[in-house]
Amino acid sequence: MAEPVLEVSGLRKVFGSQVAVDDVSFTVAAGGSLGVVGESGSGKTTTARIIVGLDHADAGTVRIDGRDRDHAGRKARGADAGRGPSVARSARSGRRAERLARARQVQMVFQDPFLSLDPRLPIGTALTEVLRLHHPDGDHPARVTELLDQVGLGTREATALPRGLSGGQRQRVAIAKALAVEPSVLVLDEAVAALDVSVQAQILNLLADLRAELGIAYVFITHDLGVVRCVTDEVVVMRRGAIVERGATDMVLADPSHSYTRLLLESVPGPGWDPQLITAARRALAEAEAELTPR
Ligand SMILES: Nc1ncnc2c1ncn2[C@@H]1O[C@H](COP(=O)(O)OP(=O)(O)OP(=O)(O)O)[C@@H](O)[C@H]1O
Repeated sequence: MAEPVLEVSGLRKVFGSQVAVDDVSFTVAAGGSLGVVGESGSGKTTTARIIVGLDHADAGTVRIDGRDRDHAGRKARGADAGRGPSVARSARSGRRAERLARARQVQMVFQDPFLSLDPRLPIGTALTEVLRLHHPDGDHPARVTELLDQVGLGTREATALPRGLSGGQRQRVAIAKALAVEPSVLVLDEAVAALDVSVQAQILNLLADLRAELGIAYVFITHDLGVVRCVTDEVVVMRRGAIVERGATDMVLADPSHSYTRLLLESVPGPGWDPQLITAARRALAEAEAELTPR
């Protein structure tokens, strides 16, 4: 078994009276792929945001490449409190270095690629900016060509603005931007949910190829067990902030032990399903879920 590249332990996050994440722990092996599934509101995105540092946990730890994700930041902030301006300046540059170091550990791809793309920047320029920030000494034009090639894009796309690309192409660019940083872990939050089914399949194939080629580890946040089946080795199922089931993806999907996972599985559309049936199945799932919930 490969060393874990990501170790999430005892994460907890509360918003007001809502426990969004409740004692969540899992590991992802180097080059591994973990699916985090659950219906809307089960705490998936909050878990992802804590892993990438967009949110802080109330309790628990995230270790990437054996390093505690929050430790350096907390230590710097605590030690610098109430000191003079030069210490504050050096603390700021320390925090910047820390942010860059974190970015090189983990990157995130969102459902809506517009969030990570500047509408005014041609794609090639956007990629060059990332390279200048994270890898200032490299051969940037060659690397931009290589990155575009890795995600199945070419010179036409390099000069295009984000609005000149299709949804699938924009998501390829978002993936290229994340890869440009060369992170150990890529967190993908509903990264194919907004795409047509055929484009979804292309992006999932691309992600599978990139993992094999680069050895990057994935955390796939999704409500869609079909996606999990395609691109993950292991899966955790979240419900109401907590993990209710975990295991090898094929085992969990073939023989789920928790009633909630069985409900999720029943809502996965198969061949020949039409959108109305899918909507009806989702409604039935919500009703069944409400029945499972203790009053
Ligand atoms: N910033 C916030 N302020 C208040 N409550 C929040 C905030 N973020 C999340 N929550 C609540 O925490 C719970 C978990 O939300 P989260 O977005 O993590 O779930 P999710 O499984 O990712 O759902 P979805 O698939 O709809 O994004 C929900 O009840 C949500 O309303």
